[in-house]
Amino acid sequence: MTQKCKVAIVGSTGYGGVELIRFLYLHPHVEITSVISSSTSGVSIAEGFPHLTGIVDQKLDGIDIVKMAEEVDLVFTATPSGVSTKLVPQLIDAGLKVIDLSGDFRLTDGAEYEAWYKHSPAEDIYLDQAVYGLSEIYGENAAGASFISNPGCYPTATLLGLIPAIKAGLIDHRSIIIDAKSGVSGAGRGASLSFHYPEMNENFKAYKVNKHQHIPEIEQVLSDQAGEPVTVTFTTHLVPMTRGIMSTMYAPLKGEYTDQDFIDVYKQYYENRSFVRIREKGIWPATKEVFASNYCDIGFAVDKRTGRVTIISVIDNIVKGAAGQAIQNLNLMMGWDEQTGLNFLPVYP
Ligand SMILES: NC(=O)C1=CN([C@@H]2O[C@H](COP(=O)(O)OP(=O)(O)OC[C@H]3O[C@@H](n4cnc5c(N)ncnc54)[C@H](OP(=O)(O)O)[C@@H]3O)[C@@H](O)[C@H]2O)C=CC1
Ligand SMILES: CC(=O)N[C@@H](CCC(=O)OP(=O)(O)O)C(=O)O
Repeated sequence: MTQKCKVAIVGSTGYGGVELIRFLYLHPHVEITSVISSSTSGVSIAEGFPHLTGIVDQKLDGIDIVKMAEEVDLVFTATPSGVSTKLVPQLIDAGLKVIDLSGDFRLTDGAEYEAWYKHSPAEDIYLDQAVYGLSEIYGENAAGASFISNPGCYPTATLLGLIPAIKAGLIDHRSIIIDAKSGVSGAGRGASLSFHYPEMNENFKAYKVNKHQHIPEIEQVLSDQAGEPVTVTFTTHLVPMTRGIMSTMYAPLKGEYTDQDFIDVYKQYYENRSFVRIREKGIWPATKEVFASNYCDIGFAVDKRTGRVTIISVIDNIVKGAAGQAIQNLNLMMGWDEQTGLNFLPVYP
């Protein structure tokens, strides 16, 4: 029998971390060896998360790089941006494989990172080692990699929705507008006034307009795919729901294309990629239809009158936008079927 891959989760008490536990608990090739917290240790993780009672009730460990290097093969870092920049290099230097869920290693240019994230960047030698893990686009790079930088939640929904149309020359990539909305869990578990129930409930608000830290990540990948610099208009909104992202994208058509042309191009592009589902004409995706799953569902509406297409892409921000894609990346890294441990239907209703 082959040995299981032993993993530790740093940031296990956050939304991304606890979602990693939900999936990894059932993963046939993985053993969760250590659940780590920087603020609490020695108590069962189930004390803070009673839904884990009797199933995952390991004691929380502190951060001990030497112990991790002795006991585990790979570390998931589900830590806030600015934390991974310092932690991940220590893990890499200790010989550990790493999958980082934060934004700290997604941008190839440290100066860009500093400008948008307002933290000092990681050193170039570590930025250069990071493999950007947008699985359906760069999955081949993940095979055999030892350090993966997991994409952002908004970029995942947006890029999966735009890239096939750009690659096939269906849309003009020079004036794309992206209108994106997220459930509140996207902001993590930490409390703050903006996410306080009376501020959020029955409210719908735009935030970080033209300043969102995912703008350079989206532009970096679109520029790579288009072969020339691409800029986008990107506006994020907070929706009073727990999970889910909808990214609605508007782009000029480069010819007289129909909904069916988009459907055919996308189905071919994502052939054999089981986590992207293309909707038939007029059936646009909703966040509930991917809830708690690793799917990204995409639908189209060509408008002949304006010469534009509207592309609608939905994901669950904590799954395909974070923990699910991180596990998909683990599967690709290790040469396992990418669906391993992730093959669940969405929770509906
Ligand atoms: N939520 C989402 O939908 C998505 C999140 N992400 C990214 O994933 C990462 C985790 O997000 P999320 O789980 O939502 O965030 P949370 O705020 O819910 O959790 C982050 C966890 O990090 C731990 N932490 C805080 N400071 C430190 C530190 N100095 N050293 C080690 N651990 C620390 C905390 O746990 P403790 O105090 O126990 O150590 C905390 O529970 C973030 O970078 C986020 O931007 C990416 C895509 C989507
Ligand atoms: C709803 C909400 O607040 N979402 C967060 C997503 C943050 C995130 O995932 O940050 P990194 O991927 O850059 O680390 C935001 O918009 O900032």
